[in-house]
Amino acid sequence: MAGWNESQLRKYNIKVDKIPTLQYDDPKVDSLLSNNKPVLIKGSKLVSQVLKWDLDYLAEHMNSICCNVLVSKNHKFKYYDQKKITPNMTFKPISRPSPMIFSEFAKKIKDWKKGDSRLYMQQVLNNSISQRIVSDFVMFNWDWIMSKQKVCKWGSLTSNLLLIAQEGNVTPCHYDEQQNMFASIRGYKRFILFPPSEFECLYPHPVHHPYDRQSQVDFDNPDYIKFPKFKEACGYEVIVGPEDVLYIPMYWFHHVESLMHGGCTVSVNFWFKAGSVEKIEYPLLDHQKMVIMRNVEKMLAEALHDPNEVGNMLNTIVLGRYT
Ligand SMILES: CC1(C)c2ccccc2-c2ccc(C[C@@H](CC(=O)O)C(=O)C(=O)O)cc21
Ligand SMILES: [Zn+2]
Repeated sequence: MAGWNESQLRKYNIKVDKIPTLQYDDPKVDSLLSNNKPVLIKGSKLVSQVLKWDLDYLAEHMNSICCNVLVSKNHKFKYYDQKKITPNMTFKPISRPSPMIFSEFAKKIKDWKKGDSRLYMQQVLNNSISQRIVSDFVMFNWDWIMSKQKVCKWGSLTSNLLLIAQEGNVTPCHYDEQQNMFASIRGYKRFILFPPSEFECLYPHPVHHPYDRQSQVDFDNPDYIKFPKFKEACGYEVIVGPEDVLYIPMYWFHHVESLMHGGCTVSVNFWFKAGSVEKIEYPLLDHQKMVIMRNVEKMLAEALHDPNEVGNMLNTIVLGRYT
């Protein structure tokens, strides 16, 4: 009894494989985590003390807290870095931040009708939230998650984001530079993950673009002329349900959607810094090559004193010489 069905998934033309699903005490979990391989972990009880975190409960205890809410004209919430928007740039994001107090957010969700802008709350969980939420938060299974952090030699926990999405919301394909243990509290989310080796098929924006780390490909309407290799992209798909924990390795691309007609989803992610010392061995790992490419783009922008010059110089170096 899955609690969801295929009709709730958006239709994409992407080849996908499965992600292993293991019990939290299966020794294979630690070897997958330590090898930066995604795995869906069952039975960890990481967030089992907060399954009561539904919209009403959270509204009752977060009522007048001002929260980070994103508003989008369509179902996609493409993250962008404000700091990378330069004055002479015409950048028109589809989703934009619209801070509001929790009770307003909850009301807008309840009164939402087709055609209205969609909302997505992502709020850093810290002790500034209400006492009750903090007392719930401390009841996460911290022993377990910290034991994973240790066995994988991850860096420090940087943040927990509380995520409340409307049914059907999509976070388009992107990668993050941190290790991520993603816990679902309510509802079902579909993840399509791509390893760093699929970089050439996903065409991430330039590092200096506000959409840095996000794929340029619109999964709803891929431009196969501009992005021909997207046809060859091979992903991994998994549905994350209540109490499941999905490990998203750093630098792995992921597309995330809250299932349609499934009601709101409530999730919490645990972002950890990468391990401090990463011993360099050859051949290099694919995510290490992504770090090198990022550094080349950054160094060229620095040397040229203009990020818009980076593409021209890279073409000058490569066209007719390396291609
Ligand atoms: C799109 C959104 C709301 C956003 C807008 C502006 C700034 C940041 C973010 C941000 C960060 C994380 C997520 C959670 C998750 C995707 C998902 O669950 O939807 C994910 O990608 C991850 O856990 O790594 C979602 C968002
Ligand atoms: Zn992410």
